[in-house]
Amino acid sequence: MNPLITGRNLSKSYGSKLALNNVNFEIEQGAPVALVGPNGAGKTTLFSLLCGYIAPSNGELEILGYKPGSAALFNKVSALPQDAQLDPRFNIDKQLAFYAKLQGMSTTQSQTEALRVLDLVGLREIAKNRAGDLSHGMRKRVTIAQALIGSPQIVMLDEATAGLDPIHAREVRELVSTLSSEATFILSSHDLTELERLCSQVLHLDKGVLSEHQTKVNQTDKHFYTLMLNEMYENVEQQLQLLNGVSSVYMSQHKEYVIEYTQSEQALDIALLQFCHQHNWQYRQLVNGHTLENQIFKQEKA
Ligand SMILES: Nc1ncnc2c1ncn2[C@@H]1O[C@H](COP(=O)(O)OP(=O)(O)OP(=O)(O)O)[C@@H](O)[C@H]1O
Repeated sequence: MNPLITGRNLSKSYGSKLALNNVNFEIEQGAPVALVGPNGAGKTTLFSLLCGYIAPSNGELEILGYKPGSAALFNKVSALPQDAQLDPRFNIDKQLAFYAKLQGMSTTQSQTEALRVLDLVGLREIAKNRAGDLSHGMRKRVTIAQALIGSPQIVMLDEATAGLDPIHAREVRELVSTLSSEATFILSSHDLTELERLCSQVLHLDKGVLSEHQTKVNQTDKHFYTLMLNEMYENVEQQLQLLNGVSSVYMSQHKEYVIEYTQSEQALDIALLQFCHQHNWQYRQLVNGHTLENQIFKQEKA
């Protein structure tokens, strides 16, 4: 299958500032894709290039075989900027129908479309509410509904959970996961751990340089566990080394240990949890494989 999006030797400079440096990537149709990186990494620049708002200084970018911004992509790609706002004075269904009309739908089609996308985000019952009367989380879901008008193949959400409390942020992530059969989502975020479970492909930008990671590969990496403890305990590394099948242990960050083991050891996860229990270690999480954060960190240090 052809990739949905291809970037080849893509660079973008603003004057003497190189914001994207020879970036190469492919995005396939399917599970959501994460675009992550610290402040100033180049996420907005890549996002803006994908939307066709700005042109690359060098290299090529193709979406469904076309240049971003091409008329052929109209209704196929949608983007939700981080600061997308609804007009607080108007009913939700009217606003969504208005955007559907802008996409060329008739009055009747646009009204039906407004209700369809509200259904998708589980908010049909608030169709007649004014945006100003909704919670922040609900407004975010309505803006995601807006991005789904016209059934685009690709939906780009910039910092979709920024400013939301953890419960609403989780609701948005679950929503994106549920809607993954409708469109391929590209989500940008500062927070790697937030998108790690949701996305199978992670594009990690730092200082304009891209590294790509497949989280599915990470999940099937059977040679490592990452154990996150609630507190610092004494001699954790030395003690974990004593377990059958463990070949090495290192502390990847504060209270977090990466445990390498021989593949023949089948039930090490159970043994690890029993070991924590016996030693009275409170654990927060046991991850099968390296966390993505550790993968990226290790690669950057290498
Ligand atoms: N219009 C511009 N003119 C000059 N420099 C710019 C412009 N836009 C971005 N930059 C610079 O390019 C680099 C990448 O910026 P960009 O906004 O793409 O990063 P980002 O990852 O989106 O950051 P943030 O998470 O803070 O939004 C930064 O060093 C930024 O200062």
